[in-house]
Amino acid sequence: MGGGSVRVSLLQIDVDPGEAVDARRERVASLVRGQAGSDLVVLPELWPVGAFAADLFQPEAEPLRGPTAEVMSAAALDAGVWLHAGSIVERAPDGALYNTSLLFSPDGELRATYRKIHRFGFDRGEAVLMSAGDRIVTGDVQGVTVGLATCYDLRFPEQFRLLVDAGATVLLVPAGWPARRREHWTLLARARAIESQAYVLACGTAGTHAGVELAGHSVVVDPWGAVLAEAGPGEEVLTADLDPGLVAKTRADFPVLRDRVLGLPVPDSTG
Ligand SMILES: NC(=O)CCC(=O)C(=O)O
Repeated sequence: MGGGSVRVSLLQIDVDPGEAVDARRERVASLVRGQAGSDLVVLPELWPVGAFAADLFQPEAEPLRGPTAEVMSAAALDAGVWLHAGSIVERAPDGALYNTSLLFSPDGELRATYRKIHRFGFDRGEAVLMSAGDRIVTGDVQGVTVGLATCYDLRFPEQFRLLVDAGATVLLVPAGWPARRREHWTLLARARAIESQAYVLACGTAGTHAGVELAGHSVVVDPWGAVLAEAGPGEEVLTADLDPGLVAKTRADFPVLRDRVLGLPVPDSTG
């Protein structure tokens, strides 16, 4: 991925509660296999169960190298692509649940895992059923440093600053974002791209599950904040070509990251 243009495919999956989890895994694996020729394929957050299907989190939780990882590893190998397989409900060895995303290389190896740091739901759903990750994670995709974040993380710019500091030039954001906050989704994806001067690949789900209509509208945003490709509301494969040199060029031509002021003192609330 270090040389010429990089073809990315975002698979915006319709999470239909009428489809069994195993059947969806097989269906998504064939979609991934159909992306041979892409360099990097990205799936959404918690597509096996649905990001809002809290009732399924316990029963469908799986170990890191469980059924989803097995099927996705084989699909990445067959297609010969880098695969960000979205996220799964991970059951850790101590029994805790995490919203964990998985990055596979074209030889089917699990190269990076990221446990979602900011859990959504306030006092319900993921926020109470899952544990929080506590590590900033990047991966090396053939010489390109990708930064991993998941859905609600998009609202926390400080996490993206840390990813930029860790060298990320492409930010991968699988999501299950509701239709009623679709404007936030698109705006935040563009904001994170502009402030990070990095590509943002934001891949959401489609359909309705657990009474929540999902936004779809996955987007690929360039380091200037321009939307290169945007999906509609339904299941769709969204493809775009990235220029790996554009991040360095944008940062050199308009060097705002150089002007950051760090370590300012916080005012004393006692006045
Ligand atoms: N799955 C999520 O993290 C949903 C986030 C969301 O709905 C929001 O930030 O708004």
